Amino acid sequence: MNLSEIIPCLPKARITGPREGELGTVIDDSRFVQTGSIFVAVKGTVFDGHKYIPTAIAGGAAAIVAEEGPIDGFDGTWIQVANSRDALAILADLQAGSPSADLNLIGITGTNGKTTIAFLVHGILKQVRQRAGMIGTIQVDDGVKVTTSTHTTPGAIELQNLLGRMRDNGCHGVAMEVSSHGLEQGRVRGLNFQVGVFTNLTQDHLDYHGTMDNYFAAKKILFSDMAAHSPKGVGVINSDDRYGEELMKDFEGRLKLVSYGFGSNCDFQAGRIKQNAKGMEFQMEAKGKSFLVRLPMIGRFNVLNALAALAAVDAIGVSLRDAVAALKNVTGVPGRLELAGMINGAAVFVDYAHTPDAIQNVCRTLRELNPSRLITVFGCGGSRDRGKRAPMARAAEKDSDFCIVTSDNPRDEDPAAIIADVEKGFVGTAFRSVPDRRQAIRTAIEAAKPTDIILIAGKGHEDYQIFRGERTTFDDRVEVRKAIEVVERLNQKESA
Ligand SMILES: CC(=O)N[C@H]1[C@@H](OP(=O)(O)OP(=O)(O)OC[C@H]2O[C@@H](n3ccc(=O)[nH]c3=O)[C@H](O)[C@@H]2O)O[C@H](CO)[C@@H](O)[C@@H]1O[C@H](C)C(=O)N[C@@H](C)C(=O)N[C@H](CCC(=O)O)C(=O)O
Ligand SMILES: Nc1ncnc2c1ncn2[C@@H]1O[C@H](COP(=O)(O)OP(=O)(O)OP(=O)(O)O)[C@@H](O)[C@H]1O
Ligand SMILES: N[C@H](CCC[C@H](N)C(=O)O)C(=O)O
Ligand SMILES: [Mg+2]
Repeated sequence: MNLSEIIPCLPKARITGPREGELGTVIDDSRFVQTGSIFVAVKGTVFDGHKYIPTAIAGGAAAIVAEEGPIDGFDGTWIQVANSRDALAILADLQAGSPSADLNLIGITGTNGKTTIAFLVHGILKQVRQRAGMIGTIQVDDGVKVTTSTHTTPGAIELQNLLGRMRDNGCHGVAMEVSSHGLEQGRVRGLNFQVGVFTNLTQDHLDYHGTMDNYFAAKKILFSDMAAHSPKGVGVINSDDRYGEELMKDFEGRLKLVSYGFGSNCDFQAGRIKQNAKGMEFQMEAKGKSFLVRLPMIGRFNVLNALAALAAVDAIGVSLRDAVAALKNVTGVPGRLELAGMINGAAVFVDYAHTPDAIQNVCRTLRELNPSRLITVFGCGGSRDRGKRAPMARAAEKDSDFCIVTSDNPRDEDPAAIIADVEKGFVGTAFRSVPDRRQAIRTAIEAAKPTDIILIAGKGHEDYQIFRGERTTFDDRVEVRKAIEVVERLNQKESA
């Protein structure tokens, strides 16, 4: 990029030094600076990038973008801005050639359901329009290659580069999860979203946002940015959710809005749900027509996720008939109500529920399958929202016959202290704590009797456990299969 292209994009910046000249790539991490780089100093949650400016200069940075004034002795270009995160987003977009302008970008936000909706949208688009991109918690698909994600919403540079690859690979649409951290930190600033989906808002991430009001304010950024920059954008909103209802009121007249839910006045409305262990069907009323929707997933909340996906693809011009036809062929989402195995005639499900609302929904869904008993194994993440621990216990015990509390990424906390926080939430006594997750899974599987259901909640697709900054390999689905093998062998020995 040339400085003469960059400078007009930051009209309020104070420039010192050369205003012309070819530069290298934009980077916000001093550890990756190369000769000619444009280093953007960002004040983060852990570090202040401004402290690393000397390292960036020593590494060869030719331009510095910072919220502070120039440091002595630097002969490159100093670009002083009011907000470095905004500048980073603008420069990342410029560097990638504004790819979001050429893509049908569908952003999905809310506490729960983002990954599921992203998979549904992506699954529909791939069938109807061949090439589609996806960005989210589990994986990134650039239209050609699928890779494992590190974040739900990547940082601005990685994100723009990814969108650039999607555009070059001929993706017709992109399903993208937009986290509240991503919105708050400006990772998606300046993107041209055609559609913004809002799923719901319930307690999570209060360690970061502090209050539900701040958390909601972060989610709203997706829609206020759309109202300001994407005049043709459509907000697809779950109006059964009280925060969704508030969003509808807030953005009426500022954004085209489409509501979805079970409520009778929703634009995309679902009813008459029939469910068995393999999937469900329901009747959807939308655009003056009635559709029979079949979905190879279970749970009332997945009806909402399907409605959101259908409303989102409709908003980018996909025929609803084609989308409904495609939906019945989508594959399940890894680690979301995934049937991990059977033991003694009992089904063992792995799910990613890690909030009070999610765990309540999943337990209720499994209870609707009429098991003799529902045994729920779960834990709570360490160094994250502590306030959700006791409510998760309360939510889990409502529809479970027995709960086993265990560890789920204790991070920098003492696993016993996390478990003690969880235990405070139980009203009854039908629980026990087994801190070692492998042992907890084994305990549940040993207890299984025919027609019981066992739920292992919280880690879903994750293939690791984080203890004190160290990641060790751990996958609930693998552990379930191993425990089943051991228990079956023991059963065979006993019966021999
Ligand atoms: C709390 C948080 O969200 N942190 C994220 C954030 O970091 P940050 O901006 O606060 O940066 P920082 O680490 O304080 O550093 C500040 C600046 O100094 C720079 N630096 C730092 C060190 C150095 O030697 N040199 C240097 O230049 C850094 O590159 C950065 O630009 O931005 C970084 C880049 O985008 C992220 O990698 C980082 O994710 C951390 C690792 C993380 O765990 N984030 C989680 C909580 C998260 O973002 N989760 C959401 C999903 C939540 C959900 O499920 O809904 C997600 O979108 O993934
Ligand atoms: N629409 C929904 N409403 C409430 N709970 C849901 C909904 N969809 C999924 N869930 C529950 O929440 C869990 C997480 O779902 P999903 O991964 O789709 O959400 P997410 O928003 O991407 O979460 P994260 O922010 O952690 O990535 C699921 O395993 C399920 O238990
Ligand atoms: N995206 C969620 C993941 C939580 C998953 C759970 N396994 C945990 O580690 O708490 C978060 O960052 O809070
Ligand atoms: Mg997700």
